[in-house]
Amino acid sequence: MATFHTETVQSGLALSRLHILFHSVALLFLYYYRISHILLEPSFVWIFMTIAELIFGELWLFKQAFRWRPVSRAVMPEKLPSDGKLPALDIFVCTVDPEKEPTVQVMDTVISAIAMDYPSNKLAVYLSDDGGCPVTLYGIREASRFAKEWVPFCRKYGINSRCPKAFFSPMGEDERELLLLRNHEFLAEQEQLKAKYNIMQKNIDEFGRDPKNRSIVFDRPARIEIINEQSEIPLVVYVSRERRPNVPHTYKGGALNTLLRVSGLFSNGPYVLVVDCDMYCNDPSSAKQAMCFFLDPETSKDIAFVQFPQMFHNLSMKDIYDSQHRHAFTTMWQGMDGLRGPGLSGSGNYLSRSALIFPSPYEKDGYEHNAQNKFGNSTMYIESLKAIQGQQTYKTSISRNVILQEAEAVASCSYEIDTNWGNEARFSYVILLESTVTGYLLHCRGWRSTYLYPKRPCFLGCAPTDFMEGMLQLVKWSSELFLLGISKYSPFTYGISRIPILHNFTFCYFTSTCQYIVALIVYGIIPQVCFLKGTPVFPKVTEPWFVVFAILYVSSQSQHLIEVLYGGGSLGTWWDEQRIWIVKSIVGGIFGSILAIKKRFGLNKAKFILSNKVVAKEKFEKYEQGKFEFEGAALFMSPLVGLLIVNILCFFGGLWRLFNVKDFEKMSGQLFLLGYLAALSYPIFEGIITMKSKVQ
Ligand SMILES: O=c1ccn([C@@H]2O[C@H](COP(=O)(O)OP(=O)(O)O[C@H]3O[C@H](CO)[C@@H](O)[C@H](O)[C@H]3O)[C@@H](O)[C@H]2O)c(=O)[nH]1
Ligand SMILES: [Mn+2]
Repeated sequence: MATFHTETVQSGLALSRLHILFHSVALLFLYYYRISHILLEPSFVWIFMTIAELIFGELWLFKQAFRWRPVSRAVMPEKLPSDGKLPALDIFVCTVDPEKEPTVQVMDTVISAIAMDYPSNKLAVYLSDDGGCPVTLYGIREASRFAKEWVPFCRKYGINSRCPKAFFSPMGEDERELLLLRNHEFLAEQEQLKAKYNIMQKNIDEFGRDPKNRSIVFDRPARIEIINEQSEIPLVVYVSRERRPNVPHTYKGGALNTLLRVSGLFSNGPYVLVVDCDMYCNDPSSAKQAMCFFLDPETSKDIAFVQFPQMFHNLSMKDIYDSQHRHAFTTMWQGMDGLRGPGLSGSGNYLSRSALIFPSPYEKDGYEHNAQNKFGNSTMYIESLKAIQGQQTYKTSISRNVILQEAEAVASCSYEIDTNWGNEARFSYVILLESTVTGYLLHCRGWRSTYLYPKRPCFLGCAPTDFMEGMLQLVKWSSELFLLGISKYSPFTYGISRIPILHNFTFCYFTSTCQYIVALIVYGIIPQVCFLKGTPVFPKVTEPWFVVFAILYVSSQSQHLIEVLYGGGSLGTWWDEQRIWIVKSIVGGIFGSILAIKKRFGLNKAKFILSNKVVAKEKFEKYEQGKFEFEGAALFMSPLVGLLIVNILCFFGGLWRLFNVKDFEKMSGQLFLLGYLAALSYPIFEGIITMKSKVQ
């Protein structure tokens, strides 16, 4: 039994496994029907339909791994050892571009990290500035100054919303009012802090007004600065690694690896929290919650990371684009958690430094041999690894200036050349989704992970609420996952011998989602054209075989419906998710695989598309109303529009034919499919029409 946490296997397990069996049998019937038909009278239409259904079946099968043993977890931080006995923790925040990531917003994240409920002398906050922008350095100085007053204030009143922006916004109103009732001095203090916060924001904005201060410097030396080292608040360090036009930049993975080394020299906390610059800490107790796994005698040995869900503060009730990724952060991650643990999502994850450093949970001395080849030539950094391994306590008697100098050396862009950094080790650069691949490779090396989904979201970020931004992010993800699938680390070849089969299925699923596009194009064209021509592609409604198709449709739809309702969603969510799933599978599938193939053949340079965290007001309003807004996304929409037109034309043309010929029996399967798609895509149609009228 674990001491600090509990695991609950979700109810209805037997039922859902029975359903898996039932659905599989139905699938086998369908394949039997198709293949025996093809053998009797071969036709292209049937061959294509069969291929599509095989793909749907394959991906469905992989997906069942997520349903095999979903668990949810609870923690008991009150049982943890006293503050004095807690291990040190380093927090990494990454940012690049003040244009897309407003500095004030980044500083909210930094302040919320500094204000984490954790002993100050055990906490260090590192901000990586990949843009090398003066405004970011200026911003963190201001933020650290403000934090010196903000942190004591939060501690005094036991405030939960420690991101100042959130606290002073309507979101923090309940908490403010409660505190007001309890304390007389609170009001005055709060007003004072609010004024100081406003001044901080104003200063940063003013400083950033000069374009010179907020533009990215592409050619620059490393710059590391200790922003705060007084003990009332945690250590705060600004890190801008060296960047040269002719040396690969390695993006966020590179930034994290640099932080790993730099922080190793300064604070060397055995645990590390990574947050994106827009993902502020919404619950100061998340660190202690995570420690419940790392410090538990039973689970401490092989847990590499504790993942919290990525949740967002800027979603509307309807969330038509499913920007929250509901399915991923509820069903999928909890399903993986019951196997060997969720994937790494890149933000809101606590990692164990030793998992990143050592080859496996059972082989913790990998650094001793060939240390320089593996870790680069900084002996000071290699020394720091001994502390992680528990061989000796790390000496901090070296003078600050010497450490600073060494830190700049390990933050140089040539440091990793001819070393292990970024391959399978530390944060990996195998694909641009450093988080996904790093988590996957950790699992390949035998580490576990764990997922915690508490009631109060621990981290809140900014999701793309603009269709175009969402699609850019989607294409980035699909193309990179596709590349992982065909790389030497593919779950089909590499993972299969290293990860237990069911868990590996989940990774197979992630890297195969581009395949949906083939199935969707077939299902979006063939039944339609055949409907127009009067050729049936499904069995007659009176034939027993029709039941097989009907069962499969109802079975998968009700599986989805139950999942949505179970997670507190509504019928509307269920309906809307089907639409956006098709849209995303088509856009992600086509543009993701094209981009992946181009990258694979070197036609397209690998480039990290940074998500924009500022949304135009007008677009946001439309999103809030639950209306599709395709502005700027004409290219991404084109295949979808094509399929939509085919569907509509064939639907009405076919109906005309149907009423004349009256062969309902033969055509009812297709009639249903086309009608369903037409109803589902109606809001998209609306979006396209309003987009057109604006252009004119
Ligand atoms: O060269 C770069 C590019 C990005 N970033 C930072 O990386 C984070 C994530 O970038 P973003 O554009 O917001 O990516 P998203 O697609 O929104 O993020 C998801 O996908 C990424 C790729 O896997 C993960 O890194 C993120 O944690 C995850 O939230 C941000 O803080 C950026 O500032 C850098 O530090 N250096
Ligand atoms: Mn993001």
